[in-house]
Amino acid sequence: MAVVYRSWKALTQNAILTRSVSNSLRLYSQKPPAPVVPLVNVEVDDKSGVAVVTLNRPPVNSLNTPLLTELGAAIKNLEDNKSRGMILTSSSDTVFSAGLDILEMYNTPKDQLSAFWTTLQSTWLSLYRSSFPTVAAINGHSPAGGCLLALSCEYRVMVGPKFSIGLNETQLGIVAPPWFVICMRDVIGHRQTELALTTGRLFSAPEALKIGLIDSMVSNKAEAMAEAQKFITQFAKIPPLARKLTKESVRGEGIRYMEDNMIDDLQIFMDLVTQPKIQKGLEMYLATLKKK
Ligand SMILES: CCCCCCCC/C=C\C=C\CC(=O)SCCNC(=O)CCNC(=O)[C@H](O)C(C)(C)COP(=O)(O)OP(=O)(O)OC[C@H]1O[C@@H](n2cnc3c(N)ncnc32)[C@H](O)[C@@H]1OP(=O)(O)O
Repeated sequence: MAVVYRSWKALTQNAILTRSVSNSLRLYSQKPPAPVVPLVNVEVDDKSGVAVVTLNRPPVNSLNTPLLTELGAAIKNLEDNKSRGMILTSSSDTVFSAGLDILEMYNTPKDQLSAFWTTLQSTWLSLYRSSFPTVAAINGHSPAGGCLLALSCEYRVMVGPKFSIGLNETQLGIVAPPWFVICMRDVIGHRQTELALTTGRLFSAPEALKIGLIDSMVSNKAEAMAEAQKFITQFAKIPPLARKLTKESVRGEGIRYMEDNMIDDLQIFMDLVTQPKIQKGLEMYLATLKKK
């Protein structure tokens, strides 16, 4: 028995030695690890105290769980530091955000699907009810979840005329949840929301301006940033607590909807998205995106 033990021990020690030598050799031959690039960049202007939060997930800033988690953390950080305001924009020249990452909803294990949706819910709520002023500087296309992010800000400046924005869910065979609808309705009104959502219409920037989906159209990102700063500056003289409580009052329906219905909303999402018919639809939509 002792012999067996000794030889087993020798064998394992030998294996450990071999492994550590080969690991070291592998380390020498490996490239240095790629730097971790944040999916969301936050830069706070020293003078104005305004934070520029830039979505940075090439190519199209599709919203997956890690990006939504980073965005939620960034908003919490600004909240904790009593931010003067936030401008939400994109590092891409052509896409603000392509909306929810369809790969997070297609063929996804249930626990991941659930984590994805709850992260979206909580990040959305923290953006929608943030105490500081928020502006979306929409410097590219902004369909579906991208439009939701923009709608959740207090003011929208969009680079035009060639980019589009809207809630196009029905075109994909999915349904915009009630809180998406509330956001849209509060910005463009009941009638326009019904027309826009039932058809899944994407609006060009001039069309969006006409129905009030965006507040202003500019011709480049620099102009968008300047106008966003200007919007936030007007709050310098408004007492922050009065501003925050007023915003919460105006946005009360959306806030209460989410607070009271988080679990039901998750259940409805899970039931809908896991249906074979919806999965097939998402698969076909992904294929058309890839074929372009
Ligand atoms: C009654 C209550 C019911 C409640 C039920 C709740 C159910 C709700 C469920 C879901 C809600 C979802 C909302 C969404 O946000 S769904 C996402 C919708 N998004 C879109 O339709 C936009 C799709 N993308 C585009 O139209 C274009 O990509 C565009 C943004 C215009 C940019 O165009 P372009 O610059 O030409 O880039 P490409 O199209 O070539 O795309 C580059 C690569 O990125 C991939 N891609 C694009 N969009 C997405 C996406 N949203 N998710 C994942 N991947 C995406 C694309 O396939 C290309 O990939 P590759 O390079 O590999 O070919």
